[in-house]
Amino acid sequence: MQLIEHIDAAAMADGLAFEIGQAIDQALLDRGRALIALAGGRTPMPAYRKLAGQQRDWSKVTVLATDERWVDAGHPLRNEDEIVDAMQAARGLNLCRLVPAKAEYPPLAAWANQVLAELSQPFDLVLLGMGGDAHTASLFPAADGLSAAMDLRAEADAFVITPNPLPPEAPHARITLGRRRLLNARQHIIALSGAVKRDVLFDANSRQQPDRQPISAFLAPGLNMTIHWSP
Ligand SMILES: O=C1O[C@H](COP(=O)(O)O)[C@@H](O)[C@H](O)[C@H]1O
Repeated sequence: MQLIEHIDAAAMADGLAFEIGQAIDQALLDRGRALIALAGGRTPMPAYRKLAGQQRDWSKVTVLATDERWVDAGHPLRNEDEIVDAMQAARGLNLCRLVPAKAEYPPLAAWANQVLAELSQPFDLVLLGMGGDAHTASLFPAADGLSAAMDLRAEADAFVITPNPLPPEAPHARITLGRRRLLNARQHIIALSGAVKRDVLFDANSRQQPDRQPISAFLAPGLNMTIHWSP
């Protein structure tokens, strides 16, 4: 695990875009296609905008969100729409959605599992974010559905998660990739900002209690992992 401390958010966006771009280009060279899973939320969006400005054949690249809120397409809290919006310049980029355009209740993971079954290869890169409560993707501590999603023997790739309590900034059920599927990648990045989140990350790393601090499931030794941080 390597921690890169950037001087500010703009430098982190540059560093992240560079590392994501390298992973994509290596995959295109080795396999002719690239499959990447990207965090939603605010932190990585400037990096996605920079990434989209890089020249490559984007039609050979498929992206999906690590997790999605159970809201209709076009809703301002939809991670996939934010990613697509940030990556507009990447003409031809393929996006696979985890939630149908009309997100009718109750939330179901069947759609996402079908999508993921058709993308059975390991990810070339998984980029994770982290919340101040140590959630990553939508693996929220104490959430309904967390233990199934964290179970490495689970057959499903995607799970319904209902954070408990619902975060006020995004009070919705979620679909998240499970721990097993998120770990199945050639390379991992965690992107986070702020002193508080850095302390949470260090704490999670030392305690290693994935049920209480789900990010720690991705801090185990042996992963090809880079952590990008900015103040
Ligand atoms: O809810 C979510 O939060 C995390 C962190 O987001 P940020 O806004 O604090 O950067 C994000 O990684 C995840 O994809 C998202 O659904």
